[in-house]
Amino acid sequence: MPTPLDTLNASFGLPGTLHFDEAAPGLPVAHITTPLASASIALQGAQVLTWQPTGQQPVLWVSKAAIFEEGKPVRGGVPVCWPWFGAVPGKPMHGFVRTRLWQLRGAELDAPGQVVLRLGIGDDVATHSLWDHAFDLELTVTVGSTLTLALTTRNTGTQAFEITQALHTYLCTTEITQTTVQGLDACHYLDKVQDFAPYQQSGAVTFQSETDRIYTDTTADSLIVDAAGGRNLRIAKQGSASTVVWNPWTDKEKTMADMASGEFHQMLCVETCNAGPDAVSIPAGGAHTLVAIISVE
Ligand SMILES: O=P(O)(O)OC[C@H]1O[C@@H](O)[C@H](O)[C@@H](O)[C@@H]1O
Repeated sequence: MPTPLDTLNASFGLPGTLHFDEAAPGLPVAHITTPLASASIALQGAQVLTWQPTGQQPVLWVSKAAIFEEGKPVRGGVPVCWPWFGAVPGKPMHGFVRTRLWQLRGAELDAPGQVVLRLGIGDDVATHSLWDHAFDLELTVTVGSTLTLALTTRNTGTQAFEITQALHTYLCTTEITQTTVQGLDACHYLDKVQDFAPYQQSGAVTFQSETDRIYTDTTADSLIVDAAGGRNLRIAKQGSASTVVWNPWTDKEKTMADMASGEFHQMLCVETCNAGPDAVSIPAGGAHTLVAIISVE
């Protein structure tokens, strides 16, 4: 009797390039190795966990204390927050798809040598109890010398619905106090550390304390300048009107069981979003695609 893992390997494995194992029982992970890059992607949450272009240090950050358990969010990589971003009273933080098992719909090696995975999830009784809409959600992950995530929301119901969402990207940095984010100068933001007070950015974003901001009405690339590491990361985006920048700093880090002490120094999140006032309305039968393209410069 083949296990679900045997079936994944038999149906989608690409010898020498793509195989599946489990991070914990019931948590399958796709492992990709090509001449261009290596990566791993958990089927729970369709969560890209790691991506490392050949010749580079890892780009995505995962906590040493991350918890790999069915139904629990994983602290790192790129969680998909959907159909809401942030807190909704009485409902799971950041929506419900990051803790559910997605289906692998396709895996192929394209002409330039990138691996393209398609993962999907649809509505069922459990999702209707949290959010009463019919939908199909598909994430296409293209792993090469750049990493591209494209999240397509299809409204398969008969009435329009509204979503907020994020490709909640955790990035490695060498030292947060020497890291800046360019591309958000003059943008308006809501400061979650100050109860969503509105501000306007002046110059690059710098980090000296807990930082949790929703930059609204911005389609610009973000350039993460890791001065201590001597490299820049670029996140370009499409279908996204907001960018969230987050670092928990000392006190908040202490409240999180799945972050090890002092790890906030080596990470930050720059999230490709439609959040806060940038909610997206999708008519019955309509679709919307949110894209993040991550590269090292
Ligand atoms: O701990 P979670 O649910 O993964 O959320 C992490 C952070 O995610 C960020 O996107 C939010 O802006 C923060 O407020 C939040 O703390």
